[in-house]
Amino acid sequence: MNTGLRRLLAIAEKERRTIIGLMSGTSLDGLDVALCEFTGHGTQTQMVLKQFDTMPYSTEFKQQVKAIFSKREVDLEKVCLMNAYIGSFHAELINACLQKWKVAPEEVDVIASHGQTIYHAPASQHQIEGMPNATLQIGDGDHIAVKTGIITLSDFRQKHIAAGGEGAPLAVYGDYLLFSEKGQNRIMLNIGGIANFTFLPGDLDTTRIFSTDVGPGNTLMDAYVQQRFPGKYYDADSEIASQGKYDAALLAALLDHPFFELGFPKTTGPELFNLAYLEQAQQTSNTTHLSPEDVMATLNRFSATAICEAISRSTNEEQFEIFLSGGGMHNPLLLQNITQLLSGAVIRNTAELGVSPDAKEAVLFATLANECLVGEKIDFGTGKQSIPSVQMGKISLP
Ligand SMILES: Nc1ncnc2c1ncn2[C@@H]1O[C@H](COP(=O)(O)OP(=O)(O)OP(=O)(O)O)[C@@H](O)[C@H]1O
Ligand SMILES: CC(=O)N[C@H]1[C@@H]2OC[C@@H](O2)[C@@H](O)[C@@H]1O[C@H](C)C(=O)O
Repeated sequence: MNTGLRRLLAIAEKERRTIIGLMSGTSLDGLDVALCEFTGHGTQTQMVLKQFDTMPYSTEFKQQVKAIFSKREVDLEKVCLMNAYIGSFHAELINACLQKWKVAPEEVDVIASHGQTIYHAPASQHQIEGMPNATLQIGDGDHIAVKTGIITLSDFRQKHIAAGGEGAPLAVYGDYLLFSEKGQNRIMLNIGGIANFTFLPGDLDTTRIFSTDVGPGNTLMDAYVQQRFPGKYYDADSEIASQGKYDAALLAALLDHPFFELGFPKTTGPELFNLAYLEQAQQTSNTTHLSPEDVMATLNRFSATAICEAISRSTNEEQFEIFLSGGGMHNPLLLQNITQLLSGAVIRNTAELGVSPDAKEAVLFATLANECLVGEKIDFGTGKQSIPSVQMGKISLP
C-alpha cells in the first residue's frame, strides 16, 4: 500500500490526533494557525487548543491578494500564480510557527487549510439562471503538504455546495460539536469581515440548529478606513467612529437592500458589501457631505443593526446567550451598539468555552478535518439543504 495512505489510516485509528487548523479570512489581516489536540469525534469530540498565532500579512502580500479579490474581472494569470504562491507561502508560515512552538512536523498528524477566498457567489447573489451556488478558495493544499511534509486537508467548501449548500457558513458544524450545551440556547456570533452566527438550541434538537451570514462585520469599515485614512488598515479601538455620529438617512439607505429581506440561511461577502455599495447608499440618501468620522459611525451602526435584527428575527423571543468571536469583538463602539440594540442579552465570548475568540475559525477547520478522518456524517435533519450531512476536505499526501 502507498505509505502515505497507510499513514492516513493509522492517523484515523489513533486515539488522539494533533491537527493544525488554518484560516485566512476576508479581512486579509493574516494567517490564523491553531494547533489542536482531538480525542473522539462527533458529539463526543474533545478539543484542546495547544497553541495559536496569527501570522500577519505584509502590505505587499495584501496588495497581491486584493488584486484578485472579490472582483468580477481579474487577471487570470495572477489567479493561477497566486493559487500556487499562497499554498507555498502558507506552508512557510506553518513551518515558522512549528519552529516557534518547538513542535516537530512529525508530531502533527494533519493540517486543515481553508485557503484564501477570492470570490463567493451564492445563486441569490449572482442570479445567473442555470448557474449553481459557487465559491473559490485558493492556496492549493498539495503545496502545503509537500513543503511541510504533513498530510493536508483543504478546500472544505466545495462538498458543502455539491450537497446543496452555499459553501458557508461552515461554522455550524464546529459550533454544534464543540459548543452545544443542554439547557442553554446559544448564539455563536462571529464578527469577521462578514458577520455570521449559529443558533444552538438548549434542547439539542438538531433540526432547530441553523447558521447564517447576516451582512458586513468589519469589511465595509475596513475598506472605508483604508480609502480615507491612508496608512491605517482598520478603525483600531473605534477611534475614528467614536469621534462621529451616525446618520439616520445613510443608515436607512445602507439597510435598504434585498439581501436583508432574504430568509435565513444566506451567505454573502465583499462582492456585495464594498465601497461601491456605500457610495450608492450615500447618493440615494443625499449624504455625500458627511464627515469621514460620521460615515464611520454610521458604518459601525450599520453592522450592529444588521447583526441585531437578524438575531432578533431568528430567536422568537427565546432566552439566549451570545458568545462572540472574530476581530470585530475588539471594536468597542460596535459592542456598545450591539449591547444597546439587544438590550438585556447576555454577551460573552468563546474564551469562556475554552477557545480563544481569535482562534475559533482556525479551530473550526481543524474540527472539520477531524470529522473527515474519523467522524460519521453529522445529520442535522432531513431536507436541510443549508447544512448538508457531509464530511468535507480533500486530502493531499506529501
Ligand atoms: N482593536 C480593534 N479595534 C477595532 N477593530 C478591530 C480590532 N482588532 C481587530 N479588529 C477588526 O477585526 C478584523 C479582523 O477580524 P477577523 O480576523 O475575525 O476577520 P476574518 O477572519 O478575516 O474575516 P471572515 O471571518 O469574514 O473571513 C480587522 O480587519 C478589524 O476590522
Ligand atoms: C466564502 C467565505 O469564505 N465565507 C466566510 C466569510 O467569513 C465569515 C463568513 O463570510 C462565513 O460565511 C465564511 O467563513 C466562516 C469560517 C464559515 O464558513 O463559517
